[in-house]
Amino acid sequence: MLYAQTTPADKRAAFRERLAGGELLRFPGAFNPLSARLIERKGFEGVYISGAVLSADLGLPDIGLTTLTEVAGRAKQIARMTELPAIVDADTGFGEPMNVARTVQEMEDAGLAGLHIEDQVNPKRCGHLDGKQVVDEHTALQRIRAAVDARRDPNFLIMARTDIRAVDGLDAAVDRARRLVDAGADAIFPEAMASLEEFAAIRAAVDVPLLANMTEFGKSDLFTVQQLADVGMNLVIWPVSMLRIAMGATGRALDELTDAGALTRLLPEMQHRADLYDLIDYEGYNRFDTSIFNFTVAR
Ligand SMILES: C[C@](O)(C(=O)O)[C@H](CC(=O)O)C(=O)O
Ligand SMILES: [Mg+2]
Repeated sequence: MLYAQTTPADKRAAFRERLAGGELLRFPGAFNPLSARLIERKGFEGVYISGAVLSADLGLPDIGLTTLTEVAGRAKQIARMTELPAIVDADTGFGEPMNVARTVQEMEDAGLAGLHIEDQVNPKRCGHLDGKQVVDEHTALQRIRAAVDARRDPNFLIMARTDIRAVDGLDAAVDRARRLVDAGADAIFPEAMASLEEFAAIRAAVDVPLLANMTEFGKSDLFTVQQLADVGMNLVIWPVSMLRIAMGATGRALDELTDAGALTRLLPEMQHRADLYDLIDYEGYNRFDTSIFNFTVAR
C-alpha cells in the first residue's frame, strides 16, 4: 500500500549484487509510476526512467529542456512505487561538473538505484539522431569524477554513457569507454551501437557492466534478450517503448471513437478495472481503513 516497502538503500544493494552476478537484467522504461508497478508485476528486474519519455510526456522535445528538479521529482514518484531498482537518465548532468555532483545527490535522495551521465554537448539530443556532438575527453571524465565523488551511498550506480560512436566511430567509443571506467564509472552505456559485434567490442575492452539500448526507430537493430546476453551485456533498456505502445493504442482508440462513436470493440484491449484495482492494491487500503475504525469510544 502507498509506496514500496523496500528502502532505496536496500534496492541499491540488491541491484548491485545481482549485477555483479553477470546476468542480463531487463529494465523496460516506465512512463509513469503505475506502469512501473506493471513492470514489477510482470517479473522484470528493474525500471528505466527515460529522459525522452519525461520530456515527451510534457510535450517537449528531448533536447535538454527539462530541469534537474523536474526529472528528480518525476523519477522519485516512479521509483517509490516499485520494489525494483530504478535507473534514471540524467542527460548531461544538468550543467557543469558541479551540477553533475548535485544531480547525483538529488537522485540518491529521490530513491533511485543509479543514473547515467552522457558525454554530449548541450543542447543534447536523442542519441539515435544525426548531428550529435560530444565533449572532449577531459570534460567527459570530469563529469564522471564529479559524479563518483558526490555519491554518498557507494551502491548508487554511476553509469557513464558515451555518444561518441556515432560521431567518431567504434575505436573512439572503445577508447572512451576505457577512460570513463578509469575515471570511476561503475558501468558503461555505449550509445547507438550499430551491431552486435560493436557491443562485443566494448565488452572486450572493459570489465564493468554494460547497458544496451533497444530503442525503436533508431540506429541499433532490435536484438533479443538472448542475443544481448550472448555478447555479454548486463543491462537492457526499452526506454520509450511502453510510451510508444500506449500512445499508439490511444491514437487507435481515438480513431475508433470518431469512426464508431463508442469503444465497445476495444474493451478486450483495455486494462480491466479489476486489474487496475489489483495493481494499485485497493484491497490493502481497505484493510487499512477497517483497522482504523475497529474500536469504540465510550461516552
Ligand atoms: C535512452 C534515451 O536517452 C532516453 O531518453 O530514453 C534516448 C531514447 C530515444 O530517444 O529513443 C536515446 O537517446 O537513446
Ligand atoms: Mg535520454
